[in-house]
Order: sequence, then C-alpha cells, then structure tokens
Amino acid sequence: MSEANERHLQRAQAELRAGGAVLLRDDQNDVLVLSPERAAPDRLAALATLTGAPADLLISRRRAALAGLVAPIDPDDPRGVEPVAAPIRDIHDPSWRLAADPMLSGDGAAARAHALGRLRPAGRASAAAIALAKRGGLLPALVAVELPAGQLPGGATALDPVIIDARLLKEGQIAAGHLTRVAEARVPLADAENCRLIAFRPADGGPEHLAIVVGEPEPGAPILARLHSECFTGDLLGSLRCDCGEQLKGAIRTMAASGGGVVLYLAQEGRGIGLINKLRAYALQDRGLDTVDANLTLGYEADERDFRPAAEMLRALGHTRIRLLTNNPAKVVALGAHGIEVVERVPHAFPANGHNAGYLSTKARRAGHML
Ligand SMILES: Nc1nc2c(ncn2[C@@H]2O[C@H](COP(=O)(O)OP(=O)(O)OP(=O)(O)O)[C@@H](O)[C@H]2O)c(=O)[nH]1
Ligand SMILES: [Zn+2]
Repeated sequence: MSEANERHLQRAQAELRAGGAVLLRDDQNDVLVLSPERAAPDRLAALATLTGAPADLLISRRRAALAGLVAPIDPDDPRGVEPVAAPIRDIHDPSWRLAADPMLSGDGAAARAHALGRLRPAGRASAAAIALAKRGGLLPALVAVELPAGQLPGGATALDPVIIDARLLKEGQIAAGHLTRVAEARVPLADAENCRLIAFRPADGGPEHLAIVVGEPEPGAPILARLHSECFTGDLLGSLRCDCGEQLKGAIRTMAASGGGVVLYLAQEGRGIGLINKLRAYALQDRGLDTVDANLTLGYEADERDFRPAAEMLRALGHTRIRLLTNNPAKVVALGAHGIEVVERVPHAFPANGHNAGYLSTKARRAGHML
C-alpha cells in the first residue's frame, strides 16, 4: 500500500475513534458510518435521517445470533465473524443499543428483536467499515447508512466525513506496511545486562514494535527468538489471568543463559483486539465464556494478529533462521509463510497458577497450543 493510502487509513481510523464519520467508497455502493460507542446521539440521529431508509446496525453474525436476532450459530462456524446489517427502527429508542453493547447485557433479546428489522448480509463497503473499527480497537459494531456509489447527500456535509476507498481495507493490505528502524539503545535488564532495544515504526503511523536483543545473537545462525504480543496486564502488572509475564521474563532469562536471542515485543495487545476489548473479553470470561468465545462474542476473531511485522523485523536484524520459543503452532506457520525458517520449536510452557488453568487448557483445546 502506498504511503498516502496508509496515512489516509490512519486518518479514517482516528476519526471513527473520535466519534466522527467515515465514508467508505466502493463501486457497488458507499457506506457512511459512525461508532455508537463514540459518536454523540445527535450525530447518530443526523446519520439516521440522512436518507429515507433507516440506518443499519452493522455487527457480526455471531453477535446478531447472541442478541436473539437470528438462529444460534455454531462456535466454530466461520460465518460467525461475517458482518450483517440490521435496520434500526428508531434511532431514538435505545433498545437497539443492546445489540451494540460489549457485554450484550440484560435479557434484551425481545427488545432487540423489536428494535431491529430483518437482517441481511453486509455489502463490501460495510465489511470494510467493520475492518476499520477493528483496526481502531473499537467494538466491531457500527451505525451505517448505505448510499449510491459516488454520491453524498447534502445533509452529509454536516457530518464532515473522512472519505476513503473501501478497498484499502481488504485483508492483507492493512496489516504489515513496511517498518522503519527508528531508534536503538542499550538497556541493561535485571535478567540480561547485555541488552539492546531496537524500535521499528510502521509506515501507517500505527504503534511501534520493539526488538529486545539479548546478548550477541549471531546473524545467519539459527538464533533463539520469541514473538511476544504485548500484554499490559500480564507483562507489566503480573496478572495471573494469563501466562504472558512469565513467558516474557522466561524468554529473556533463557536467552541470557544461552548466549543470546531476540524477543520481538509486538504491539498486538489482546491478540490484536486492543486492551479495552481484552478487558471486555475478561468481563465476558467472568460470566463463564472461555477466551475464544469471549473474542467471538465481541465480534472479533479468536486471534486477530498478523505476524508479518515480526518476520520483517527478524529479516531487518539479519536473522532468517530461528529456534522459536513458543507453544503456538500458528506462529511457526505464519513465520514460515513470511520467509523465516523455524528450524526448531522450543517449548515455552510454565506451570499453571490458581487463576490461569482454564485459560491454558482453552489454548490447548481450542487454539491448538502444544501445552
Ligand atoms: N483477547 C484476549 N487476549 C488475551 C487473553 N489473555 C491474554 N491475551 C493476549 O494474548 C497475547 C498472548 O500472546 P503470546 O504469549 O504472544 O502468544 P500465544 O499465542 O499465547 O503463544 P505462545 O508463543 O505459546 O505464548 C497477548 O497479546 C495477551 O494480551 C484473553 O483472554 N483474551
Ligand atoms: Zn497476558
């Protein structure tokens, strides 16, 4: 993707996050959207009265099923993450918001069914809008109106939308972007005195990824490496809900004890759904869902990560053959697909504590982790 397009996407994402409107253009039809968790009620009302037709709530098919709008859908059915559109009968009647509530709280199925009309599959521009919301760490639930391609009704000018080409959000184009190595410093760690941090900045202006270079890993040799997705709760606070803190410190210690290695600290909090949504997923887990179903309920995939930036960083550091510390076979496959040879998978498991046994067994049972 060109730098101008990356910049444009970032602008659209920021606008949606700030409660503003985005118009996504496609050759079928355009769609004008607002995020109901961010946009002011008067803006939502202005959007809903823009054309003669009602505005739609765009949500995942699974969320629609959980909200009682369509028949239940099997947890492993891939159609669950497809976006659907449900007409909002009256934007001023807050019942429709129950289907856009992260927790799907209350016993609002009847109210939801009354507040929302007959569901239909979302078009391409709407699917792109949902991808934009996900990129921005928002709940994938949007209020939208469909417009004929290339037209913007007079009333829409007041909403002052950022206009983007929906095709920019096609999968594969959004993620990697090229990375620029921007800063480097020596940072002695308690567990690894000889340590350097190298920061990489994505072209789209997204958050930076870090390489934690422990010791002196030899370029060309199959070095020890770990892909570690950011976990504020586990890495920083020592949360017992997951195993991230131990895995991070454990990797650094293992590398320091064996001559060196590289931990890639990836800005992919919550397996790519962001911290806010991870906290929402935790709240759903406290109601009995497992980590996979919690993500799916929010309208996210079980794992939204793209490991291309990791492969790119390894290549930039001169390491194309690695021994990967992981229990996750998907990381081995993803690196292989992006030109990094994983010559060995090194198991990286830690004993369960009193809080994360269920989390770990779900990883093994539903995400194929070798635990
Ligand atoms: N959505 C979600 N993310 C979680 C949850 N618990 C931990 N995470 C995130 O999961 C990620 C953990 O990733 P990693 O440890 O890199 O990877 P992994 O897929 O578990 O694979 P390993 O290499 O075997 O550790 C971090 O971004 C955490 O924030 C959860 O319950 N829900
Ligand atoms: Zn964690």
